[in-house]
Amino acid sequence: MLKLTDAQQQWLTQHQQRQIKYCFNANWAPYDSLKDGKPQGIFHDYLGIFTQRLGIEFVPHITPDWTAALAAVQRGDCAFLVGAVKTPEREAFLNFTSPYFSMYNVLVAKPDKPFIGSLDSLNGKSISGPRNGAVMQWLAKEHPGIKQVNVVTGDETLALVMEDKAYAAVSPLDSFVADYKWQIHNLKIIGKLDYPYPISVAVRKDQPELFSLMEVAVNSLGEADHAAITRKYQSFTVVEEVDYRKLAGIVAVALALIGYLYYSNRRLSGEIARRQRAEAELVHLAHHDALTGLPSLRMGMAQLDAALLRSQRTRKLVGVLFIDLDGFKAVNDNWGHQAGDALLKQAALAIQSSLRSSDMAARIGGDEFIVLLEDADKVEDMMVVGRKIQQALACTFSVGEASVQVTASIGLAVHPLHANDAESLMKMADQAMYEAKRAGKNTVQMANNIRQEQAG
Ligand SMILES: Nc1nc2c(ncn2[C@@H]2O[C@H](COP(=O)(O)OP(=O)(O)OP(=O)(O)O)[C@@H](O)[C@H]2O)c(=O)[nH]1
Repeated sequence: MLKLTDAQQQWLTQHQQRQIKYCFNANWAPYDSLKDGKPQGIFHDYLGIFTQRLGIEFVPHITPDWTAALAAVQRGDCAFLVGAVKTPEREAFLNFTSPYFSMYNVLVAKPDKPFIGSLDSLNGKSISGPRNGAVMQWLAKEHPGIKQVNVVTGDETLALVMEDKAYAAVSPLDSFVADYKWQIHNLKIIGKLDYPYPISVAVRKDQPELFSLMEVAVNSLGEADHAAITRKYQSFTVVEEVDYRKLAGIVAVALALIGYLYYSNRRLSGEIARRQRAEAELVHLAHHDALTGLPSLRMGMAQLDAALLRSQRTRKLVGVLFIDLDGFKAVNDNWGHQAGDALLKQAALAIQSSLRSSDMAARIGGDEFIVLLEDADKVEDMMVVGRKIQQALACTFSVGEASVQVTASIGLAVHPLHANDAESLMKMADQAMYEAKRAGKNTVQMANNIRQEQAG
């Protein structure tokens, strides 16, 4: 129950039967959008919570874009906006509740564009983004050297980048992840905007009672409310390594819990915590190798991208060790696939035990692993890690009844010596690993000192 003052309670009682309008931007997925003519999205889900807690019926006044939504609330076509950022201009006619949601904006461009360390490197270039968007106003103020092409919808922003009429586009991270179209066109994230984008409910100044109730409703939001909405819109892809039987088991358990919740709200909070754990396990499975528990190739590549982005700022080396076991096939052939699996698990542990906490190992398939090194000052230090892993793997492993021995061939490629982007760096490390195999296996080989881009 919400704690309300007598005045708020009285206002609520008077307005409970009336319909209060909010202005809704139909083209801002995943925050606001229409499905079969009905509002949906992250902000709409928050409004659902406010509706339930306040007991007021809110009706959408649908507008085609953000500029129109802003103009409509200013005109008085509606009483409030569910999600808006506080700016001095808007404060002339709107009151803003405490922020309840943070949006992160990224810059998105064609794949041939380099990652940027500082926004200053975009001076003189054109960036497309939402007209009347608070983020564009911030950009104009903080980075006046960047040219702006302001458009109305996310689709138009995308089209400008695709047609080379803008160098990059500003996009909320959630939209980039949710919007399939970005991926069709193979755009990539080249940087982020360090602009805190705190979202509040914005209520017209002539509705002070409604504003004070919205503030109470916003303050009533708890961890579980945010987590339920974030989870609903969190996008992840199930990778090949997922153990489907386990996955089906988890889904069945989650469904059973949902049924239980339906019939027993007395133990509501305990059940929500259990569901969260099941969901977290699903997300974990999607990003990790089911056999060894190590991060998957997909996760490894994402971490490598992030490390390369960081290194633009820190100027530190980023190394990739590409590890392939020698003679692994013979273990499968002589002792069976299960013995092979047991060996892979122990090999993963041996690799991990050779690393510092800042390094990351991933299994990328079969008997191949990569290790990401970010904390070394010299290439020689990375070679030392490679040799340490080589030694850790060159021991006798017990797999079931058998004792087996393998060795490892390891390739090392280092940014910025050998390549600048994640894919080329992986390719160089892979090639170096093959060199190690050719040289007789059980050795660590550094990539040739020729950059991948130049080598073609
Ligand atoms: N047990 C098990 N085997 C796998 C798995 N994934 C791939 N393999 C097998 O691993 C073997 C890898 O082949 P290779 O790397 O060519 O074998 P290798 O004997 O290590 O050869 P070199 O690398 O040239 O030394 C293949 O026989 C695959 O069938 C797995 O998850 N479990």
